[in-house]
Amino acid sequence: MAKATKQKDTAKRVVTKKSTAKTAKTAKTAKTAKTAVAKTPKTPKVPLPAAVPKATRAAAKAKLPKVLRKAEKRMLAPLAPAIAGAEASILDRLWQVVEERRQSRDTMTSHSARLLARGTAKVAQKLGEEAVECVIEAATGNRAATVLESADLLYHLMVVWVDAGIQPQEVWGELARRQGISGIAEKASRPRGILRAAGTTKLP
Ligand SMILES: N=c1c2ncn([C@@H]3O[C@H](COP(=O)(O)OP(=O)(O)OP(=O)(O)O)[C@@H](O)[C@H]3O)c2ncn1[C@@H]1O[C@H](COP(=O)(O)O)[C@@H](O)[C@H]1O
Repeated sequence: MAKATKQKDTAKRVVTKKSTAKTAKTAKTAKTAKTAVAKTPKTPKVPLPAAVPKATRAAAKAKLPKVLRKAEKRMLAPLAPAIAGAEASILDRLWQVVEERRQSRDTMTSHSARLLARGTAKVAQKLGEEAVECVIEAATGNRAATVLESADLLYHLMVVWVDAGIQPQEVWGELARRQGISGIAEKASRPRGILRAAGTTKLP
């Protein structure tokens, strides 16, 4: 009987020792994870222009109240980054769908077909409207609404391309051609009058 109690006692001690080791391991892992989070490089701070008044500088440096920091974190969080198929090639697929809607001419069920049926001027006007809405949200710092308006803008850009018979590959090709060329150097190298020759009304 005494032997059994001793055995039970030893087993209990082994379990306690094991669980202590486990707890220590967990604590160590948590500590390592905490260190890893702490080691994540911070976003470099952009210096404020010299013209910014003293009071504004102080306000920028001051620590925000917790409730505001929480709200800011929520605003800065990506809207829905983890949706399957949410990558740049979605534009190719969207263009394809809009092109199919153009061919179907089904104005009863398709918004794209309906918009395309209203003609080039309306299609272009809608792109302009969506661009302005996106600009307003971006300028007022409304991050979530800027994401939504950006999606509207890209959709209406696809409708413009379909209406104009432009394949996404043509635009991707132009972007690829520009890669590595500084915008400032490119503008400086433009021959005078090229905009007029290209038939654009955009001011140089
Ligand atoms: N991404 C979009 C998308 N974004 C916005 N919209 C529509 O665009 C319209 C914009 O509304 P507005 O009030 O600004 O414009 P409007 O109704 O034309 O009004 P007016 O300017 O004429 O007054 C809304 O009806 C939105 O639903 C879109 N419609 C379609 N798509 C995509 O296109 C695919 C094909 O859609 P359908 O052509 O409708 O089958 C869909 O599966 C989506 O993937």
